[in-house]
Amino acid sequence: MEFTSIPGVGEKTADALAALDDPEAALRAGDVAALARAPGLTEGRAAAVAQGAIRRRHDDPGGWTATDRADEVYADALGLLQERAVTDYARKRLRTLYPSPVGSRIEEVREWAAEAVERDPDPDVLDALSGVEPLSEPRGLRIRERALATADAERFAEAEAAFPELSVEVVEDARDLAELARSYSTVIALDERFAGIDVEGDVRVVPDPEDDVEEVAPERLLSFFAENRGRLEAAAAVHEAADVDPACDPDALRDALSRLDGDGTVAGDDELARLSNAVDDLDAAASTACSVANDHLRDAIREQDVTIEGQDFLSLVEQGARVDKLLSRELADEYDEALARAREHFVDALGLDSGETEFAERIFAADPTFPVEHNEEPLARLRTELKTARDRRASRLKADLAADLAALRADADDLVRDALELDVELAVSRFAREFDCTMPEFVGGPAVGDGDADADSASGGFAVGAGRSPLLDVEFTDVDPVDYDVSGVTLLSGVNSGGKTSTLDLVALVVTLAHMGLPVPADSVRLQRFSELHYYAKSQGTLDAGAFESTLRDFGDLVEGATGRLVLVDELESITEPGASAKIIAGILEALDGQGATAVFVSHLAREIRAAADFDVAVDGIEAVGLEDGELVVNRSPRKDHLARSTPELIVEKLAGDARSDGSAEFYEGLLEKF
Ligand SMILES: Nc1ncnc2c1ncn2[C@@H]1O[C@H](COP(=O)(O)OP(=O)(O)OP(=O)(O)O)[C@@H](O)[C@H]1O
Repeated sequence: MEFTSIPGVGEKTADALAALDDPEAALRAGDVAALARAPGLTEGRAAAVAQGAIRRRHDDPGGWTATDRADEVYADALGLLQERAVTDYARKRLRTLYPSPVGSRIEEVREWAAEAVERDPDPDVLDALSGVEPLSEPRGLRIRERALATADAERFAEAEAAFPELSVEVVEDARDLAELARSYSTVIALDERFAGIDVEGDVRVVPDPEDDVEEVAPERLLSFFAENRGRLEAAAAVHEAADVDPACDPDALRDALSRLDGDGTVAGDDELARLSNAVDDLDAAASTACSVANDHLRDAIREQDVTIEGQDFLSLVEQGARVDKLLSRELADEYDEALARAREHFVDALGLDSGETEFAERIFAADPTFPVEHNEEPLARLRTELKTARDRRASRLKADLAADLAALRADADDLVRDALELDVELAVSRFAREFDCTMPEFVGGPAVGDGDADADSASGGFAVGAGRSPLLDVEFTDVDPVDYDVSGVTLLSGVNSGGKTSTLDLVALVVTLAHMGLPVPADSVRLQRFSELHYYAKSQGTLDAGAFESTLRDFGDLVEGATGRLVLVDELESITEPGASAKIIAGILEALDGQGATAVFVSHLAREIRAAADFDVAVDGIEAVGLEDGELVVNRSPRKDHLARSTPELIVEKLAGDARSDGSAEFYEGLLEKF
C-alpha cells in the first residue's frame, strides 16, 4: 500500500508507518494504539492517520463539516463522548469517529455502535480502566554481561540492528572468542563454524538469534513485562470486571508477573537470592568472622596463666614479637577453636552450601596469629565461584521466565488493546445512556458514494422527535424536548430567547452524530444522508463593507456547490440593514430551493423575506404560549407553517390590551395593525 495516498500522510509519516509489523492491518482496523507504535508518531497523529485511512477506504472526500460553526458542533459532539472515556487512548481513538457523507462508513460505525451501547458501564470496569494504557517498549536497555560475536560483516550489521541492547563484537578465530569470554559472562557466537570449539567460559553458538530472543536477550521480554506490569494487571482486571473473554488467562499472566521484580530481574528464587546476598556480603562476613575468632581468643588469653621459660622470654625481649610461637604452644587448642568459630560464623552468615564450605577451611587457616586474619586468595576464589554460580542461575531463570513470557507476549498486546477498545465502546454506551439516545434512521438515497448523488434521491430533510440537546446551558433534566422536521427550505421565526438558536444547535448536533454513525439524544430521528453541513452562527452586529462582501461570497459559493446539503443559518439579517438583508436572504433561499438543499434560516424578517422571494417560502415559528411571572412561556417545538409573533409584536399587543380599559387604545391598536 502506498501510504502517501492516505489523506494527510507525507513521506516522513509513510516511512514511520512502514516500520510497523503490519501497518495495513492497523490502518484497516483504525487501531490507533498500533499505529502510535510507529517511530515518532504521537497518538494524536495516529488518530488523524487512522481517520485518513478510513476516508480513503470509503472514498470519502472529507469536508462534511463545511463551516467553522459546523466544526465546532462536531468538536462538541466529540467532546461529549470524550468526557465519558476513562483512558487517554480512548479519547484519541474516538477522534476516528467523524461525520461522513458516505453510507458504507456510517453503516460500519452504526454496526459497531449498536454493540457498544449494549456494554454495561459498570463502575468496577471504569475503575480498572483507569490503570490501562497502551503498552510501551522499554527504552535504553543495556545488557552488559553478554555479547554477540561473529566473523561475518553482514551478520554483524544484522545483529547490531536486531539486538541494540547487546554488544556485538567481531571475532576472527577461537582465540578472539576466548579473549571475549574473559570479559563477558556469556558470549553467543553467531557462526556455525564456532560450534564445538573448546574455549574456557560460557560460550554458546546460536546461529539464528532473532528466532531465539528469549535465550539471547531475555532481559528484553523481562523489562517489557516489568515496565508494563501495572497496565497488564489493570487490563486483566478490566476483562474480569466486565466479564469479557480475555486474550490470555489472567491467572497465567499474574503468575508469570509474580516471578518478575520491578527492575526486570527474576523474583522469588531463594537460591538466586542466597547467591546474590553471599556475593554482596562476602567481605563483611569475612571480617565479622575474624572478629568472632578474635573475641574468643581475647577471652581465652585473658583467662590463661602463661608461664614463659627464661629462654623464650629472652628471645621475646631480643627479637621482638614472636608471640605467635608462644600462642601456638600455649593456646593451640583455643586458636583452633577460634578458627572453627570464625568458619562457622562465615558459613552461617553467607548460607554457604557444602561445596562452598571447604573454602571456609582455607580462608580461616594459618599459623596462629593474633589478631586472626583471613586468607585473601581463597576468599577471592570463593567470590569468583559465587559470582559465576549467581550469573548462571540468573541467566537460566531469566531464560526460563522469558520463555514463559514470550508465550504471552502477543496475547498481552491483545489484552490491553481489547481493554482500551472497551473503553471506547463504554464512552459511547455512557453517552447513549446518559442522554437517552436512540439510533437515527436514514431515509432516502445516497448523499455521496455508493452510486449517484442526485438531488431527488438525496432529499428527505430531517425529522427530530423529542430531541434534547446535552449542550444547552440548562441541566439536561430541565431541557424541554423539541420536535422539529424540515424538508426543503424554511424560515424559522419566533420570540426572542424562544430557543431558535438552540433548535439549530440541536439539529446540527443530531445530524452530526447521525453522520458519525452514532446514537442521537432524541426519541426518534429520521433524516436523509446529507453531503455537507453548512452552519452559520449569528454574526455579531452589522459587518463593514469588506466583511459583508466576503460573507456574500461564502453564500455565493454555497449556492453553487454540491446537492444534498444541510444549511443552517442563524439571523443572517444582522450583517446589514434590514431591507437589504431580506432581499439577500430571499435570493439565497431561492438558489438553495432550486438546488434541492435542506435549509433552516432563523430570522426575524420572515414576512419581508417571504415578500421578496419568488417562491412560496415555508415559515415555521416558535410561539409564546403565555406569560408566567412576567416571563414568556414558549413552546420550544417550532409550529409548522406558522409565522410566530415577534417579541415586539407581543409587547404591543399586551399594551393594546392593557390600554383598552383606560381608553387610550387607539395608538397601540394602530401599531398592532402594522404587524
Ligand atoms: N429546549 C429547551 N429546553 C430548555 N431550555 C431551553 C430550550 N431551548 C432554549 N432554552 C433556553 O432558552 C435560552 C435562549 O435560547 P436561544 O438563544 O436558543 O433563543 P433564541 O430564540 O435564539 O433567542 P434570540 O432571538 O435572542 O436569538 C437558552 O439559553 C436556554 O436557556
